[in-house]
Amino acid sequence: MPGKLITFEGIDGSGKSTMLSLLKENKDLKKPDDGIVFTREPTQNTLTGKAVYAAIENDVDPMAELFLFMADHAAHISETVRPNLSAGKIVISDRYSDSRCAYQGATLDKIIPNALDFIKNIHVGWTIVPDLTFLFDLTPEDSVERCKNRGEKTKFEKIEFLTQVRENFMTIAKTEPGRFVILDAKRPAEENEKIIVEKILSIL
Ligand SMILES: Nc1ncnc2c1ncn2[C@@H]1O[C@H](COP(=O)(O)OP(=O)(O)O)[C@@H](O)[C@H]1O
Ligand SMILES: Cc1cn([C@H]2C[C@H](O)[C@@H](COP(=O)(O)OP(=O)(O)O)O2)c(=O)[nH]c1=O
Repeated sequence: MPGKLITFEGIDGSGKSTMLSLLKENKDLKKPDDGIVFTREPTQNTLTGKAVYAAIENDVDPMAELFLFMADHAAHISETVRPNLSAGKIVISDRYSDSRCAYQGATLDKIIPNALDFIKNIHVGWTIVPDLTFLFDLTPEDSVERCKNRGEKTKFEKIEFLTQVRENFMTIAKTEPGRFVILDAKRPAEENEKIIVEKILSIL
């Protein structure tokens, strides 16, 4: 693929959206024909994205929920990720496959054996693996504290659940150290921004 795919991952409230807003304004990344496309999962205002949000606002069977997220991922790849990478663009996604492995790896834990590996495996052969992934690491306690001030809550914003999700993210990062940059999400956003911009420029 001629372009580059960069993903941002981490538990709720770890600062991904804040960082992406900073990056959109970052002068060093704003060269005239860089062609950066910002996107996200779950996708917004799409049939599959709406199905995902309906599922996470309700009690849906966890396996059914996984496959709704998978359907949204497939649509995201075919409609946004692949066409832009083929056109040589840099695609930056707020959440991507690792969120599925980490979150649904936790919702499906004790329901199916080796949930995290199962989810990883159902991506193989058709997904597009990111060139680079920034993982914002935050304690679940800090996450819940930060999310307190946000309007809508998801069923995922609970300390015990987020502890497992955080562990899953770390497990995935350890198996692919070349792809991951782990950031301390408690540091000032501007400090992390510097690290991120340097790293992105180094792979272009
Ligand atoms: N580096 C940081 N230090 C302290 N607070 C932060 C930092 N980054 C983001 N926040 C705050 O934490 C909250 C959640 O951030 P947000 O970017 O929405 O997280 P996410 O997109 O990962 O869910 C917001 O109130 C935001 O202002
Ligand atoms: C992409 C994805 C998100 N999620 C979860 C993470 C969030 O709690 C929720 C909604 O995602 P999002 O709207 O990105 O929430 P936030 O802005 O708090 O990061 O869906 C999964 O469980 N699996 C997935 O594959």
